[in-house]
Amino acid sequence: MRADGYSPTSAPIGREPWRAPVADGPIHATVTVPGSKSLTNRELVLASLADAPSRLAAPLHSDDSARMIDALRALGVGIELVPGSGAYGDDIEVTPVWPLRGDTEVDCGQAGTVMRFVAGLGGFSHGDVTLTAHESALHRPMGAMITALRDVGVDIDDGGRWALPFIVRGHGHVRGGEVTIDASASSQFVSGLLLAAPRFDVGLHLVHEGARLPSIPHIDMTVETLAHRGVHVERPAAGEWIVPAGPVRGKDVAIEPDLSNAAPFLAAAMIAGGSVSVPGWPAHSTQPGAMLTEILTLMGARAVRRGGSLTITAGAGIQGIDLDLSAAGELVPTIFALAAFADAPSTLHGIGHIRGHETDRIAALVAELRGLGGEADELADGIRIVPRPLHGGTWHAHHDHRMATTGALFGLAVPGVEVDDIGTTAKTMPEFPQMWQRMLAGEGAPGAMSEESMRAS
Ligand SMILES: O=C(O)C1=C[C@@H](OP(=O)(O)O)[C@@H](O)[C@H](O)C1
Ligand SMILES: C=C(OP(=O)(O)O)C(=O)O
Repeated sequence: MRADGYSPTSAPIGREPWRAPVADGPIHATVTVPGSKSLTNRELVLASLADAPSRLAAPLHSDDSARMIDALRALGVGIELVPGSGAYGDDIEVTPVWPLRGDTEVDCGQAGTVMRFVAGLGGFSHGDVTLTAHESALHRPMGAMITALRDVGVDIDDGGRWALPFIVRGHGHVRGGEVTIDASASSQFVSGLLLAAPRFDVGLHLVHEGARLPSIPHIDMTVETLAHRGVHVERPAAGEWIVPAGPVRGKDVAIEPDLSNAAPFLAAAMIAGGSVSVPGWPAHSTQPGAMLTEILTLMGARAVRRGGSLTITAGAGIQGIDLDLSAAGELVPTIFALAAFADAPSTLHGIGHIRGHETDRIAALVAELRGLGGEADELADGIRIVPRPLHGGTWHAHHDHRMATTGALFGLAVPGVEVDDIGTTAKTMPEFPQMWQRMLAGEGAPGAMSEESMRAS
């Protein structure tokens, strides 16, 4: 452990250079995407706080979900992988425990959901819970979350840093009550508090006061997953939530495919031509990726949902767009790539908070596009993109899975693009390089491939 308390227990993210394949013609493929990161990690947390065991069907298996599973196991929760029918590996059975175990260390890796959702749970344990993260994630905002957790009675020793790593000194319960938070930096502060709130002694009355509230669909997702387990969150006004203390029900749940991870595949059809279908596209979803049908249509594609699949078909060209993406910051890297191939300049705004994601995504996207000869400018809360002819070069992933998949999109139409580290996609989609190759080969869904054959391919 270093003098500041940081112990780098996460495996270093290795450099895995990858020559992005060029599309040699229109794509026609069906791509089955793995389970939603956001739903998997919420359901893991809620199942751990529940009054009975739960089973998660078709969950995500990636670095972010592995970090969550490890964190909850470290707190004493029983988590087993059991054979399931999902295309991407086992189901998960969760057996809750109460009180949670302390005197342990949790490595959040790069996962925002782990650092923001698990910090409060440490308060339910008897003993110290040390939260660390991968070196590349120590910059991620935690200050307002630490303040709010202290306000509801969680004892945190952060050495005055207002950031990871820190120690939660668990006393077996958390008081709860009224608290105001500025969640401008991340909606996950709100979600983390709401998820833990039913187990607070007196529940929670949370008010957001700040310049903006990003990623509102993700907060709606939190409220919906709580409701499904019998916890009804009142919303008296925008930016205000009341959670009663009470039981969280054990439930079997099916995890939706990750619609944000579907984004680069759907966008590929618009850049290379042709059409890409994603099966299992929900009719209703709180995932921000649900906005893709509208956004991609605005940019010139045809979107059809039939038989549970969404099909995106390229139009005559890609249209430039002026878009507020505050609700769907996760989609920015993909929409940025589309905008670079559009027929007119685009502006993406309302996204200042994505400077605090895996990397400063506004700065990284602008720098990498310029590296390929393109034109883009950083705005205070967004990006302006001016389409230009591009040339090959190294696309740096900046430790960021969505930067890596964006490099792959550029490579479809620009020969000689090399992504410096495709391994970063392991954060939410370890199968990405194989899935991309199969899409380009025009293959259908991976169907019932076993986890072993996915890994071997
Ligand atoms: O709650 C969640 O599952 C998430 C919320 C969003 O975070 P921010 O509000 O920090 O953007 C999103 O970007 C992240 O990928 C997942
Ligand atoms: C911002 C993201 O991740 P996290 O859940 O770590 O915040 C993301 O996946 O785009």
